[in-house]
Amino acid sequence: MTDNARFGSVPGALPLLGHAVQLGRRPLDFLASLPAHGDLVEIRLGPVSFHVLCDPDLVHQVLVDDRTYDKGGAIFDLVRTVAGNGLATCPHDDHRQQRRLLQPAFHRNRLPGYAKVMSAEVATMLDGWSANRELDVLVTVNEFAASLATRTLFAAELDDATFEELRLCMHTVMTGMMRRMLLPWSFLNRLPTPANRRFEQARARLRRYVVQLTADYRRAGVDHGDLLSILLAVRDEDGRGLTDAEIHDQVFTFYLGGSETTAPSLAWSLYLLGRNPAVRRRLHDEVDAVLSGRVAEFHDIPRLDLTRRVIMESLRLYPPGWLFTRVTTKDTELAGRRLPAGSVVLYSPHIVQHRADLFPEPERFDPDRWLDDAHRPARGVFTPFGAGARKCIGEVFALTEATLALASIAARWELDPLPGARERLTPRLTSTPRSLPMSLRERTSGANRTDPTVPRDLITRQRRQGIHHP
Ligand code: HEM
Repeated sequence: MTDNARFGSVPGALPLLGHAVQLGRRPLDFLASLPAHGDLVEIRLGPVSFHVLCDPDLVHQVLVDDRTYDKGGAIFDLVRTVAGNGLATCPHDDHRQQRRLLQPAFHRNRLPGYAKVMSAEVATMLDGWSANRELDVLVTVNEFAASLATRTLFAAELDDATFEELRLCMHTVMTGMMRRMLLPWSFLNRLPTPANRRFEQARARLRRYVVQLTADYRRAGVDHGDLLSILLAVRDEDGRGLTDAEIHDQVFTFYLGGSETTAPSLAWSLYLLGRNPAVRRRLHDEVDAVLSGRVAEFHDIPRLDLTRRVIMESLRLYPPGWLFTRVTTKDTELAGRRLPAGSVVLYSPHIVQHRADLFPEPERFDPDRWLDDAHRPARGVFTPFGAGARKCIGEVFALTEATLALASIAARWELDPLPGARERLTPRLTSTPRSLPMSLRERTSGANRTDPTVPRDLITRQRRQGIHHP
């Protein structure tokens, strides 16, 4: 496909704003419309021009050539204002070394330990649900993911007030970053408006927390078995460890990566199941057979096949990371188009994952698309976790978390979208529904509700003392 790739430009750009209004108002519809104009298309956001990849071969070509197409552009510059030079935002020159140092934190032998924390957090979340009531599911899965990200990063217990403040600061920063992306005139961000002040205060507060926690950990010198302990322990070939500033950047990177992506993927899965009762019934059969009403654990995962496919299909329909940029480090050519050094290339998994020629009836929620491993999508077709050297380091962690949470929820609860409730996407750094009001009904069939696998006393102990991974 790459040899014959077509270049096109997209109609409808407004003076000064370009396509920012279309992208801001109906982001997913706008993106899905782009392949009609070419395999590589040009759009404008404010004064900045972007080349958007609409063809899987071009996506693959760009993602695997991270020397020519390096991290950069408005989105990464914004994330850098919070996550500094962490693994997700650092340039190619720093990346190999950082990835080598951090990979042990995601080694598969650590997963059973993380999964224990996940099951305990799922049990805590479900404890807060009571029968026959309405709930904004988005709020509870956001809290769950933020809580899990915090507890896997810092095993040492944070008090509830600190935890809540941390979460609110993160929310303010994420919302501020999205606004800045859509209005990329930096002088506007320096004006002393209330929104800019809130953003700066939240950013400074988050920095203070992390610096304080790092100092506490260094002083105590104890391995808590969490990510912060790993960051403090890593050494390069010359025996050099990470500085406080480097630790700060990685902590933010993992917090952003860990909480802002898994929550929407779980929320969309629940939304899609609510809209598709036939699939939900099959999922209930699966979890009844495997879990009998208890919270899912790591060893259950191989038997939760439909659960896995529901998550894959929801990542296809609603990939949480919906916009990524790359910047060309030298003059190059793509789809027959000359791109001078410094050109911004944009990819969105949403575009290719909604192409009807690649996924028939692309808007239909059909987990059975993923039944046959032999028909795995070709390169560049399914990229919710990216591809190449910069592929998500937390992919298996995230899939484990989503599988344990979704199966445990389905084992005990049936969730229905409230009549009249419609999915509305909030254009933030990740794609998330604006809210997800659902009614909850406790299930009774085939399940022993009084015997959760993760014992209550264990959960209470873990929350009081901090979680210690094996
Ligand atoms: C459903 C959940 C998740 C999704 C959809 C997701 C998606 C992605 C994507 C698309 C990228 C590549 C970005 C690019 O190409 O520019 C990425 C990178 C990354 N993700 Fe995730 N992610 C998820 C969960 C996580 C979790 C749980 C963590 C950490 C605990 C994490 C940490 C990272 C990091 C550190 C990178 C940068 C990797 C590198 O450049 O070497 N992600 N993620």
